[in-house]
Amino acid sequence: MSVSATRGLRVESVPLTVTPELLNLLSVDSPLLWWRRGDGMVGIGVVETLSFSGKTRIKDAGATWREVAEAATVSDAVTVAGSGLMAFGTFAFRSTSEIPSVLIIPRFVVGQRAGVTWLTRIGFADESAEPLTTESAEQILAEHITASAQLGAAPVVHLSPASLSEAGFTSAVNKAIERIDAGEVEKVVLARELEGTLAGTQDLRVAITRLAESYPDCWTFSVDGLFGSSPETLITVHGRKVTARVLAGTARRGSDTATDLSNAAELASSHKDLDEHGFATRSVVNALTPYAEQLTVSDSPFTLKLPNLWHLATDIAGTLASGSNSLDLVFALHPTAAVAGTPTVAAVEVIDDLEPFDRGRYAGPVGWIGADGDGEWAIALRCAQLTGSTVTAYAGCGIVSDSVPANELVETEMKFRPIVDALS
Ligand SMILES: C=C(O[C@H]1C=CC=C(C(=O)O)[C@@H]1O)C(=O)O
Repeated sequence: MSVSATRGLRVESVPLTVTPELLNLLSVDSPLLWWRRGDGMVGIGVVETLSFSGKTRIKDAGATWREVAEAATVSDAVTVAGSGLMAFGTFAFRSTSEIPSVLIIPRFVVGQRAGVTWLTRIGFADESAEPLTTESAEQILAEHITASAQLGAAPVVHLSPASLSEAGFTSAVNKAIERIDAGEVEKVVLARELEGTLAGTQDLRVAITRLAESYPDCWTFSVDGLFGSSPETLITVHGRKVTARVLAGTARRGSDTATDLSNAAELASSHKDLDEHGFATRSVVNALTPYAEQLTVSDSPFTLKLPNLWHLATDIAGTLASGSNSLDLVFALHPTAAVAGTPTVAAVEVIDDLEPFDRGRYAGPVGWIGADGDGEWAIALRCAQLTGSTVTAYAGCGIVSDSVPANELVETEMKFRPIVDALS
């Protein structure tokens, strides 16, 4: 059993009268962040890191989290999504990954949502502490700001192909198309990785802030060295309200308005992209059906504009069946056809055969869970993992029968853009 469940946590959240810029509060060592459109949460310090691996990693995390939440005493004077007990989480894409999946329970959280700012303090129930007040919370915040290291140099990381060259990737795409044409799978998502080195003087916080500022409509995250800005919501659960946003199908942005709109229109009517998208949407709807009632799915995919590209998108909403929490849904959904393919098991086998590297947490779920099981989870895309001083960035593409290998390579370049720019 985790220390947090055995000893029991004492959790207090109070509103703040000040509204600090969350991105200025990132810790220099292993920053913890979940952020979109100015709202989000920054974690400061760590109470416990819960680690999971193997096939049951998401289920185990869900079970452990229930124990931690049941053993916690929570005093929440804020009651918005994310206040009270919470943990940041990131899960490996594959059960065989060398990289652990983790839930990180922070010592403090500073959060902002819909105009409310709060601070949460998490400690063990057997430690003595004065009750948290707005005044003492603002003192804690002021001390953190004073103690925070000055921003270091902006990172300049040269990222280049590691285990898979560009030619190796297009050849893998060709092989994937052969396996699709042989009837083994209908769609498979193939990725490649780029690697570089972060110098000791370079500050990851600068890169994370750039991502948040450049991609305000995406989920910008930083959890255990995994950082990025993902446009794809795997699942959000707020009370009984469940939402997901499926993305699959990509086009480049145009250099002028007319080309830009024509690229979007072409994407919206491309059979190849609509096929690719259909697999992804159906996989999410099928996985959610046992867990959610009254599922609504937008009639046809819409084009979602991001600073670096266009995507085909479908929004899904529903009502959570009782007894489930956000990690149950994450377990049911992962991996969707947007990051694995269709049918899932066969597609993952093709990925194992054709990708000569461990995806780690790329394409896995990243987000947070609260004491009541509510949470927000994205698919970790447009991201990189910092391990020691090594930065590994990832990007992939859905391959269907009429995919063109050279175009898929270009698509990965577009998808690397957020990370490449943040590290340049
Ligand atoms: C696998 C990735 O993107 C997925 C999400 C949106 C569009 C996709 C596509 O068009 O291929 C991918 O399914 C990635 O960014 O690495």
